[in-house]
Amino acid sequence: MDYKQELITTIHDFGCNSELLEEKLIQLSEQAPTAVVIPALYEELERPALTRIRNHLGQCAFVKKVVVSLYAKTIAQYAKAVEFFESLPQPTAVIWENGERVTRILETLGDRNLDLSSFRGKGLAVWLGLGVASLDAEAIALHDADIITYERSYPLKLLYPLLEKEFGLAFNKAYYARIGSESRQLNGRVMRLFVTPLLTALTELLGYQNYLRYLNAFRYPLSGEFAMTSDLALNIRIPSNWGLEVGLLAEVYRNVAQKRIAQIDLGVFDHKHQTVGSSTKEGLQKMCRDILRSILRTLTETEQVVLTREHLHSLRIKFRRQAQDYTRQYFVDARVNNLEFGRHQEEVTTELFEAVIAEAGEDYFSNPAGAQIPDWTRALAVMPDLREQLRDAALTDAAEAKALRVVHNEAVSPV
Ligand SMILES: O=C(O)[C@H](O)COP(=O)(O)O
Repeated sequence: MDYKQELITTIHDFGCNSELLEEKLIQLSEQAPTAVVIPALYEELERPALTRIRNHLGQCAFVKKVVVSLYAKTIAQYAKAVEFFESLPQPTAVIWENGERVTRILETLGDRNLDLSSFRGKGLAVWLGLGVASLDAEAIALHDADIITYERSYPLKLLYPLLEKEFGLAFNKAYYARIGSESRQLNGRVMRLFVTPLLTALTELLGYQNYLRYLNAFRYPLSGEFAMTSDLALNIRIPSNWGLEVGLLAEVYRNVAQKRIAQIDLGVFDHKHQTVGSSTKEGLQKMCRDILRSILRTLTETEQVVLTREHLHSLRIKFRRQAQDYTRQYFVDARVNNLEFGRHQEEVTTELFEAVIAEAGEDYFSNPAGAQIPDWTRALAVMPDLREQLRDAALTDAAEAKALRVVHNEAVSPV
């Protein structure tokens, strides 16, 4: 625990009184409504994490609306999701992001020359969710559906600083230590073994760059839990690849004064873990590749840094040395805290991540533009009632799903 502040505002947890904050936020949210957006795959409904999230969210009187952007293969899956979230006391919209109605609406947008058909995955889910949530909410928190340690203090801590007007904040991001809840293992592999040494190596290589200093100020730039004002949500472009979190920080960097950006301590955190992957096309290796590509692109866009192949070569060498140093430090930290730590496995992962640098560099040279979904204000210029159309599609889809359920229940249990 420390008091460190750097560039953006860090909100530490010095034993903050959640009950008091909750009372305040309940009051504030009467005037300035809040929403929580959760991008989710149908499969996540079958894991305990989402049940825990739903149960805690149900107790959050300060959350006025819940928006779930769901990827479901069939209407039956979608119907199960609607039923799953029915117990929430808040008005809840379950957007079937790949369902027929939403697809048709997005096609109409395409007919008007705003083609979103190449975007899918979490990026599109986040974009849809933010749009629909911004209809009712002034502040929106977003988080993944796989958080094992979820508490109602998460949305509370993310949203409260945005609603306290005298703070003047527009964006608030979570930070934490990722530690295995069962295995007591030091997690956050991409954060610790890729992003941290990478940022140090890039700073050594390129000298002072404000964007690197900004990224370094975040204690967990990869966290998928953050909150922003609706105004900001409508004005940023959402990245559509696995570099979403870092790409979003780049958008915040471009759009928001640093004094309006904060991060908040959520303590110890655990989520579902992905594999490292067998190539740079999958798993954590793919994540690293998209992250580096996003960072390189932003350095060129905002700091006018022109990168060459020689830079990438030196970056790899510097990265290796930094990663070795950090691994040794993590080992000591883990040992003293009695955490599991596979030193050899860490070195192997670091080597795989290092090899990603060359490929991400080639991605950057061949296509420096990257893939970002146009911001909402642009979409609204093309179709002013797009958000209402999407909300209505979610309502109609949900009503249809419920009707199906009734028919199905009557068929299996005739009176
Ligand atoms: O934040 C990270 O580093 C990646 O999401 C991987 O996390 P994990 O090692 O906790 O699975």
